Order: sequence, then structure tokens, then C-alpha cells
Amino acid sequence: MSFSLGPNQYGKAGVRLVTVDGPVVTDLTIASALSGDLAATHLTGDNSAVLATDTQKNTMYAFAREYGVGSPEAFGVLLGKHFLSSEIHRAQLTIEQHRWEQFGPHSFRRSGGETRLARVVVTADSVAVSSGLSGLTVLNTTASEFHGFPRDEYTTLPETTDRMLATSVDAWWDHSDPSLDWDAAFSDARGALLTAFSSTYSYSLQQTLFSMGSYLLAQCPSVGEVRLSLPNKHHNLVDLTPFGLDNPNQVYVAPTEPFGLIQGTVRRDGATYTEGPALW
Ligand SMILES: O=c1[nH]c(=O)c2[nH]c(=O)[nH]c2[nH]1
Repeated sequence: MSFSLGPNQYGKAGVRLVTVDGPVVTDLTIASALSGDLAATHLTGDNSAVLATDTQKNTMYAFAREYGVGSPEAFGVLLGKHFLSSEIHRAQLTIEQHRWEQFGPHSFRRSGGETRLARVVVTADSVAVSSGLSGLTVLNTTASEFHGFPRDEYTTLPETTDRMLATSVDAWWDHSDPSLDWDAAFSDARGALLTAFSSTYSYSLQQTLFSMGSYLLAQCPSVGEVRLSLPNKHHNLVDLTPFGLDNPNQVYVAPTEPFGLIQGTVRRDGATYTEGPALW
């Protein structure tokens, strides 16, 4: 029996690249796929034509700092031309751009993906209404610090006085009043969450959570309790020094997993309400 190698390609998929350039946040998920004279590595393990997928990923981060991302099409062309060599004859770049809209001096909201929620429980003598939302993804490019946490032999996280803070808000809040202008009430509550997120100078996502919950209670008199579940969507500065580049808070890697998960409840003291859906 004999076998021959058919079509093949290789590259790095799921490269999460976020850049901040003044008021512009660019958020990409990139996949590279290179092909060419790559029989040797498949047949004999000779890697002399194999531009490592790790190198491909590093090139994406370094080019983002050196040339800026601009449009995904232009960035793809830039990378593709660079990846061609005497052995690599075809370079394919597939780029998803996740859109963000600015809503504060250093605050951005990811477009789409947000769901409004309602839960109503009616009995013969009661109506209990809860409202909520999920997937409201927000980011502050600055005004966030995290330090003062205990250090033990397993602690490697550096203390920081300037980091990106991003989360995807899941929330439920319970109304003590069963008849409101629900659209206006929802809009007030959502607006309060956004305002508190963007205006809180944060020393932890936990502190931001309490600030968001208490501002919602302050702005929405009908609400007795708000429950929040806030994943810490980490954005880590990429170390570009191996490529001779600095990184003045411009190029970030945004791993999707693992993530911190900060959850909490904020209550109006003395309020009467029926607790609605649990978040955890
Ligand atoms: O805001 C944060 N809270 C934490 O509890 C935590 N833990 C961590 O590693 N980073 C952060 N950030």
C-alpha cells in the first residue's frame, strides 16, 4: 500500500488581539493558514520550511504595535505578504472584528450580543416582576488598578496601577412595584449600570460590582435587590521587548479562558420585594 499527502495548511487560530489607539479600540480574532512546500515536515519531520505558529502569532502582535491594525483587510494583506517565503506560497488570514462603541471618556461597549430579560411570577394575590440583562460587554481602557492582594508561594500576578478592565454584565433586579413603565425602567437600570461602570475608578472588579449595583438602586426606586455576575475578561499587555518594541498600553492579548468570575448581590436596606431568578 502507498499513501500520498493531499492538500494541507497550518497556522494559528483564535489569536485574540486588542489594540487601543487613543479613542479607537480594535478587537480582532485572527486565524492564519499557510500552505506551500510542506511535504517534508509531514513525511520526515524536517521542519526547515515550517514558520512556527507561535512565530505567526507573535508577528500579529508585533505588527499591531509597529504598523497599527487599521482595517482588518489591510492588516491581513500586511501579514500575508510577510508570511510568504520560498516555501510558503499561500498565506490565508481570516479576521473577525468585534465592534466596540465608545460611551465614556475611556469606556467602550461591545456592539450586539446583549439580551434583555424579564421574569414575572403571578399568583391569585401577587405579581412579582424581575428585569435583567445578559451579555452587556463593556471595557474601560484605564482608571483601573489591582494591588494589595495577599502574595503566597503561588502568586505570580504583578500588582498594577493601570490596567484594562472588561466584563460582560449579567444582571437581574427585582421590583417592589408591579406596575411601572417597564421600558423606561429598563432603560434607567441599564443606563445606571453603564454610568457606574464608566465613572467608577476601580481598585477591583468587586468594587465596581458594588458601585454598579448601588447606583442602579439609587436610580431605580422600584428595585429592592440587584444581582450581578461579572466575568473578568482579562486583557494582558503583550511583552513586545523580545521584538525590540515597547508597548505603551497599546497591544493586548485577550484570552477567553480562564477568567475570573465576580458575583454579588446589592440590596436596598428595608425594601420589600420578592427575590427573582438566581444568577448562580
Ligand atoms: O478585580 C479583580 N479582582 C480579583 O479578585 C482578581 N483576581 C485576579 O487575579 N485579578 C483580579 N482582579
